[in-house]
Amino acid sequence: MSRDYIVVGGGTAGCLVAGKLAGEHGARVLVIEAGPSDKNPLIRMPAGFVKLLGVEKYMWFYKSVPQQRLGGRTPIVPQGRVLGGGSSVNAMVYMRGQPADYERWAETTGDAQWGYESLLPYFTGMEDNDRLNDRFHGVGGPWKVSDLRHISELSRAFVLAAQAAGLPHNGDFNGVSQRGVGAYQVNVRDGKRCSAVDAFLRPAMKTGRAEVKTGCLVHSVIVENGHAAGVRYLENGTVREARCDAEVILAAGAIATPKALMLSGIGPADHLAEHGIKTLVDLPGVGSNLQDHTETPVVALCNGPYGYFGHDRGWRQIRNGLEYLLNGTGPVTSNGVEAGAFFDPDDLSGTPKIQQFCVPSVYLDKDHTDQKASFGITLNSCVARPGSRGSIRLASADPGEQPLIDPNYFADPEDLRLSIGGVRHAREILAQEPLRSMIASEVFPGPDKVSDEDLAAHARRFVKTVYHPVGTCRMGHDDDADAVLSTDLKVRGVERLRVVDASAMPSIVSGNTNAAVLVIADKAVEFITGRARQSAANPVAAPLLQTA
Ligand SMILES: Cc1cc2nc3c(=O)[nH]c(=O)nc-3n(C[C@H](O)[C@H](O)[C@H](O)COP(=O)(O)OP(=O)(O)OC[C@H]3O[C@@H](n4cnc5c(N)ncnc54)[C@H](O)[C@@H]3O)c2cc1C
Repeated sequence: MSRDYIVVGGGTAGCLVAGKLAGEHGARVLVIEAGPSDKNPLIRMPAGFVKLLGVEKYMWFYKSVPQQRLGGRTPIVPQGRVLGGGSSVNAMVYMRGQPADYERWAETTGDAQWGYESLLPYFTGMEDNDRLNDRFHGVGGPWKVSDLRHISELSRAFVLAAQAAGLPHNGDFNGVSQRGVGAYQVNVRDGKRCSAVDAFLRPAMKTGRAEVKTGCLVHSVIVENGHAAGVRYLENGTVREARCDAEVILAAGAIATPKALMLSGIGPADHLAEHGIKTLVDLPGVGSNLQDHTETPVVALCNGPYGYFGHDRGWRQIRNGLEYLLNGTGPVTSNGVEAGAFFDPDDLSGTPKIQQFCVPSVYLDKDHTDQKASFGITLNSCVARPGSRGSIRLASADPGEQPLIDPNYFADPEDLRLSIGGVRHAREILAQEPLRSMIASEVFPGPDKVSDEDLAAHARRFVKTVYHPVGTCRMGHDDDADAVLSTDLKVRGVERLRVVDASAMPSIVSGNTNAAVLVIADKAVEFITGRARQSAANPVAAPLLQTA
């Protein structure tokens, strides 16, 4: 069948790009996704997120190489492996980061259209917010943003206690200022997850112009006469080819996209030679500049049945399930990460450097299953703009093999120092009412761990990914030798090939990454078609400037 575009990876970015190209622009698009379809009802249920995190069918469990500064630990970096990608399995927290993050993009790329003021209409234009409609927010768009229908008493107590510990209440982390504490807004509507499939791809599939192949692993891009002509992919044990007339768009995420480029002969020539891959384009930046958010927990047990422990078993499960089915309300509508805070641990009035997540249960990585399950709370301190930089490299020329992922956690000592500051402030919050009266004891790091050395050892042992790898095919200006993409997301040195996903970010944003990926994809549609975005929403004009 002839088609205009092939989109590799049906994740957050892939769904938006494919949906808009086929829907609004009348193009014929093939999406090739390695994972299965998104039919599982757990994907729709917000609380299903926690269950899906452990399911191999829907997740890539990428294992990092031994981490030098974590005592040789090899933390897993889970990523979505299903139609919708991260947007089908993530925690649904709607967060953009700080305006300065995007100003940094504009500065490093030399392209003002990546600045926050230029991108704001893209955020608001796709948005359908159920509470906010102002300069920073829109209504009527396909991307649903809502207040949570159910918030546990532990999360409420966290929000109150954090105010007592010195943070202002913030009702909109994507508005005038990011600083403060409050409940998150989430990509949920009527108690159901809104994924990029729901918002962008499924409507376009009804036109018949968007074809979706699931369960097909793309191996490499077919490059002929200097341009991308299609892809090679594995379907039911057979390697096949798919071709297109206009462009190949790589949207396999920040780990798989650089891998696919390198397997296609596009990457650092010396590294490709190590694996016997012929270099078509020597692009040293492919796979470099890996950035990820990390979080360090403080875990405390409760002195009563607070939070969500046991809510997925026995009579509680039956009660919650019935409430959800009958009313669309209750704990099943919770994403399990209901509230959070943004602050600078060195100066609570300063620009936030930590995003803190309040999880109303004991929430630790797979590596730490020895902790007995019980009623508890976890305050995770995430370094908002980590300085550490890692890499993605090929383990071999075999497309079936996972790449070597080196997030290089804590390579920048400032990341460790800020993590320790986050842990100390989490303790401050736990010590304030009304949270204090709900806490029995701190289990990690443990009350006897007070020195910087103790807390550093705790961070090295427990630090984990926040699932936000970005930056591995970053865009940049023409004189930037390590930039993989031009600022319209074209791969340098190959015609008709773009990267449209989290890999394109020059630097990570100060918050969850999904919304930033969506605006990258929305911009990409403009670049690809040469036509301006169709605005769904009508943001209210007001001369307010967002600060941090
Ligand atoms: C568990 C988890 C929780 C998160 N929580 C939040 C949150 O609360 N809020 C937020 O804003 N962000 C969150 N994120 C991050 C956010 O979801 C990601 O930043 C976003 O999904 C990245 O989009 P992407 O398009 O770059 O890649 P993805 O959405 O990961 O999509 C890539 C797709 O490509 C497919 N693929 C990979 N390799 C191949 C191949 N070779 N061939 C074909 N297909 C391939 C994958 O299966 C996947 O479907 C979370 C992520 C995870 C994993």
